[in-house]
Amino acid sequence: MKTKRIDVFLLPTLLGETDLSGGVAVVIDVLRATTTITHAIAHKADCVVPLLNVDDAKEEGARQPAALLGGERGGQKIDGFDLGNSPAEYPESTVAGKKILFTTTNGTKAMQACRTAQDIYIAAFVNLTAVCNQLADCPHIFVVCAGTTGEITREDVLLAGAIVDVLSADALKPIELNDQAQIAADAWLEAKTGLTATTLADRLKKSRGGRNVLRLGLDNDIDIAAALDKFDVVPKLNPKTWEIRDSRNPAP
Ligand SMILES: O=C(O)[C@H](CS(=O)(=O)O)OP(=O)(O)O
Ligand SMILES: [Mg+2]
Repeated sequence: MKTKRIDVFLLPTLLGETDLSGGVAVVIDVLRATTTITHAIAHKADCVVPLLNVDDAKEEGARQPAALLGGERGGQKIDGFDLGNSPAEYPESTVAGKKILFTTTNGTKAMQACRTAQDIYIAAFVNLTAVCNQLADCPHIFVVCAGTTGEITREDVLLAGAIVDVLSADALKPIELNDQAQIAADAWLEAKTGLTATTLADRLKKSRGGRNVLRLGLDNDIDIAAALDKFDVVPKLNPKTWEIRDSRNPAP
């Protein structure tokens, strides 16, 4: 029987020289980029284009005036942008049918670090089960946490652990984990006891990313991020077109 393998990287920089080519990558930035992207795709945005720099996003926006500009620096909406990085700013009435040019401090860097993978999925607590269903038959999965400004951040570690936990429970094959996957799974197993949306939100509020979001007065964003399985949607980043679309509806 062939083994299933999950390698977690608690920061994009910990990928080092890891070869992702031909593999399946999962990007996690619970607070808030991957939660916000999942809201945008669930609310029928045409696609989200993750960009590293504010200037690149503005230049692209000038070339594509029908697109919306979204994202943050220092957690705040960027001058001249249409939307910030709060999931609540991406309802269907705003984003349906739209292309969104999107740049954030940590999340879009993590996506860039996975660009050599064959498939790149976007994960958040709001689509945990959908992502795990998508990954069920993948023999080797690379889970990459965005972290917060270069440091490991607990909200991302918890989701990485939840993914490992669900996939391990469902796996018919023996499963191999790297140490970072085991560390994440241990953190999640402790958090999982008596879990409710409120206890998860409380844990997210105590994380590094959570403290940053609270400092901005955006407590509601954390409650939104803790709504487990709100959506049955898996955003998928195509490394060739560099567009994130609903995995069920990948091509334009
Ligand atoms: O907007 C966020 O929540 C963070 C910004 S910061 O690192 O807390 O300043 O960006 P993200 O890329 O979503 O982690
Ligand atoms: Mg973050």
